[in-house]
Amino acid sequence: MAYGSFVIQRNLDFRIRRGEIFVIMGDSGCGKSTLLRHLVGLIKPTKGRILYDGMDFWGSEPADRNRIMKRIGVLYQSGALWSSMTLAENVALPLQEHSTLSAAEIQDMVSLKLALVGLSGFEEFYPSEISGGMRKRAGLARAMALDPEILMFDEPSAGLDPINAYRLDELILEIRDSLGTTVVVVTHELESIFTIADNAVFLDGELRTMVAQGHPRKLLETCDIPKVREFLTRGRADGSHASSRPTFEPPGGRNTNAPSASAGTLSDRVPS
Ligand SMILES: Nc1ncnc2c1ncn2[C@@H]1O[C@H](COP(=O)(O)OP(=O)(O)OP(=O)(O)O)[C@@H](O)[C@H]1O
Repeated sequence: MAYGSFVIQRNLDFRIRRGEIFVIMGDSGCGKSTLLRHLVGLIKPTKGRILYDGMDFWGSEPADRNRIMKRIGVLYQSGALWSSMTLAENVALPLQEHSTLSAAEIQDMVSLKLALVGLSGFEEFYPSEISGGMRKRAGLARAMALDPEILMFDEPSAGLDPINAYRLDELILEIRDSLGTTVVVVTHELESIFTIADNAVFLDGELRTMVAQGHPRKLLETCDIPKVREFLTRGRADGSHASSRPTFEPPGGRNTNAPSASAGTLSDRVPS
């Protein structure tokens, strides 16, 4: 991956499995967001290939590339909602542009997606009238409008307080468990990484390549690369990771790939 002659990362080789939560981690400026932009199909890699279900993205016809891109929903750091539109109008936009649904069907879909993220009743609110955490969830509802098979998040908890960051992580887990969505997350938030990741890669900004891959807890136990250890322990000598999160865990723990038995609807689980 490069911007002109400025190489960001090279020799990246990893696989994201269907239905897993895959985290891209690394030091600041190492190229996490750049990698995400490549995975979304916005930037062409200078070398190598990106395969979706074995299909070479950049080796495909533009129509096939479009089809792949429609399977991907993205939530950017800012939530990127249109401030002049209500939440309902924001969520409706991708449906109006990329689906053949009628106005009534779009309205139903909008209500459904907002309910999924715990925002029923907020359809007519403007982004400026709701909290940062709710804006993130509204952005997520919009990213999910076209029922993506893959959801990508760039620093989802940026700007959120620990409680709202925790709720967003819970929501990401619920979406994966209930809908089977594959999730790719760029984050350097340790709590989030240990809460949601099934698999992760660590990009080194100095070596400009991927230096570790695996479940973060496994990496914590076994990886002896100083930079990765320092990142995962925040430099704590006892090798534990710092915890600033509320410690409540759902019965049975988290991160099973099985659908959550007590799930109900997503909105049941998400405080509004
Ligand atoms: N459009 C661009 N053109 C040129 N260089 C860019 C562009 N976008 C990012 N960069 C540079 O590429 C490098 C990687 O940036 P990127 O945003 O991908 O890193 P990151 O790991 O996501 O950083 P952070 O953790 O700080 O968000 C940085 O040096 C950045 O300045």
